[in-house]
Amino acid sequence: MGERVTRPVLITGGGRRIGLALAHHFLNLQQPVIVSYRTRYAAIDGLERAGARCIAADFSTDNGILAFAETVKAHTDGLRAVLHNASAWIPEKSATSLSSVMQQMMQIHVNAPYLLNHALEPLLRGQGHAGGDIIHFTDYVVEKGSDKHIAYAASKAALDNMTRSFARKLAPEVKVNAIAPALILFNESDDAQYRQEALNKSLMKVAPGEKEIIDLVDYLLTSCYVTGRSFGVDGGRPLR
Ligand SMILES: NC(=O)C1=CN([C@@H]2O[C@H](COP(=O)(O)OP(=O)(O)OC[C@H]3O[C@@H](n4cnc5c(N)ncnc54)[C@H](OP(=O)(O)O)[C@@H]3O)[C@@H](O)[C@H]2O)C=CC1
Ligand SMILES: Nc1nc2c(c(=O)[nH]1)N=C([C@H](O)[C@@H](O)CO)CN2
Repeated sequence: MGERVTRPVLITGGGRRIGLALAHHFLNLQQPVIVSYRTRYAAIDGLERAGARCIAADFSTDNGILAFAETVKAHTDGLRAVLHNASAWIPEKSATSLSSVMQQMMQIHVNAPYLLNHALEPLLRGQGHAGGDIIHFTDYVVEKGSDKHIAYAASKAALDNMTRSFARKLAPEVKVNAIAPALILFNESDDAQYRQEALNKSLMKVAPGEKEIIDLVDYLLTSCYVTGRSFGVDGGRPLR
């Protein structure tokens, strides 16, 4: 009997923070991992030493997205899951051009998942009932909007909607769900005042770190039934 090959988990934006933590989590479980990275941080060297397949990819153009998909197909005949983590959090105030902000936000949060889900669908199928998974990383602001990240919130809302569309298209072989975080990790540039204000916006008043996301990803991948749903990881922020 041929040995059953364990299909890799694909994580976009695996070079830092949540994507990097997810990659190491799966590698530590002896789960094969493919990551996309845009900037080659030293962490990418570490992932390669740990056995990950790391593929340089810039999703700012459709050609970049499609070229990445073709490289993935050249390296594997199947995928256990696709985790759409790659993202940019761009506020309108930083913008020289509002059109550019909206274009960038829709490109990374809508075009990339949309084109990759279609291109990689055949690799996710063929594993039996609920054998494949797609997880979209959205955001709590899908529910409430954002006055400072309008284009970001709109693009994440589109990604949230695509969760239900792809769930309908790919069931029952492939489950498609979304994770909608609020504050998980601060950025290094966040000063003490910002951090305190951000902590006060939730009921739980902590920035929990990557494990909150990892544990939910693990649950979603073990489910044989949950699809088309979004899971808030938000410390009760909607109730404030
Ligand atoms: N951190 C948090 O508190 C929260 C996170 N989230 C969501 O969780 C996910 C992970 O968050 P976090 O780890 O903070 O994300 P980061 O913003 O720290 O990292 C996102 C990754 O996406 C990559 N990326 C951005 N633009 C492109 C592009 N055009 N092409 C290819 N790769 C790109 C980045 O590459 P590079 O390093 O080269 O820029 C980076 O590695 C995101 O989807 C985010 O929106 C939602 C709410 C809260
Ligand atoms: N791609 C990113 N998206 C988001 C980030 C981030 O660092 N990168 N951070 C946040 C904030 O933590 C926000 O949830 C709380 O202020 C949102 N999205």
